[in-house]
Amino acid sequence: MKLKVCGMKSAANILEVASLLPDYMGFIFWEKSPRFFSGEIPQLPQLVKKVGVFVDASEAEILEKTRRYGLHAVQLHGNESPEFCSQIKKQGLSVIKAFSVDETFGFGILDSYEPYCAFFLFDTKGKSPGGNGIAFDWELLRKYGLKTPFFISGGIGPESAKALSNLDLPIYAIDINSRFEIKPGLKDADAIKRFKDDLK
Ligand SMILES: O=C(O)c1ccccc1N[C@@H]1O[C@H](COP(=O)(O)O)[C@@H](O)[C@H]1O
Repeated sequence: MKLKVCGMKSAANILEVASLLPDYMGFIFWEKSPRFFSGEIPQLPQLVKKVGVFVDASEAEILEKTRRYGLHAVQLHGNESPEFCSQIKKQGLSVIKAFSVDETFGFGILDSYEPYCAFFLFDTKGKSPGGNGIAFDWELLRKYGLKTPFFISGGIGPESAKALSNLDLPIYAIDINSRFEIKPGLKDADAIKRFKDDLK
């Protein structure tokens, strides 16, 4: 399973976490987040892909941030439509479309997104569009029947590695964020290292 560490902020912490070689590192470009990123991203190891996280941002903003930061993929974490995802894909970008899941989530909505998304990401439905720190019932993902690979996120913590490894679901990647923080945006590299080792 691949690993994404999201919500990075300071250069020193970015480099510390990048040295663990997560597959993806996420930078949040939503101003209301305590993890809002506005600095410079230091040079990362080539194996670590940079993901920009956006919430109902304009196409122009997504393109500007993609070019400025050399993003490898964009995670659309708001109410972006399939048409919007299509526009972003046409610009040559890899789209990770996030969906907020609870027991009422209708997986049928994904059909219209599938042609335009490289990945889906399933997060917990909560007060904020993301970063709520609460897990959803992963058993709900048994209703997922499409081919697009997916990330699982939402309240994944240090204790979740064993359960996720034993889950008989085709998870492409695990996305960790607020449950691995010393304070918003500052990640606990030791806890991430232990989690990464436990996932194997
Ligand atoms: O972390 C945030 O502040 C955030 C804000 C707006 C959109 C997405 C955000 N983070 C993403 O939320 C999920 C779940 O995070 P958590 O583990 O529950 O803290 C994760 O994919 C982050 O990329």
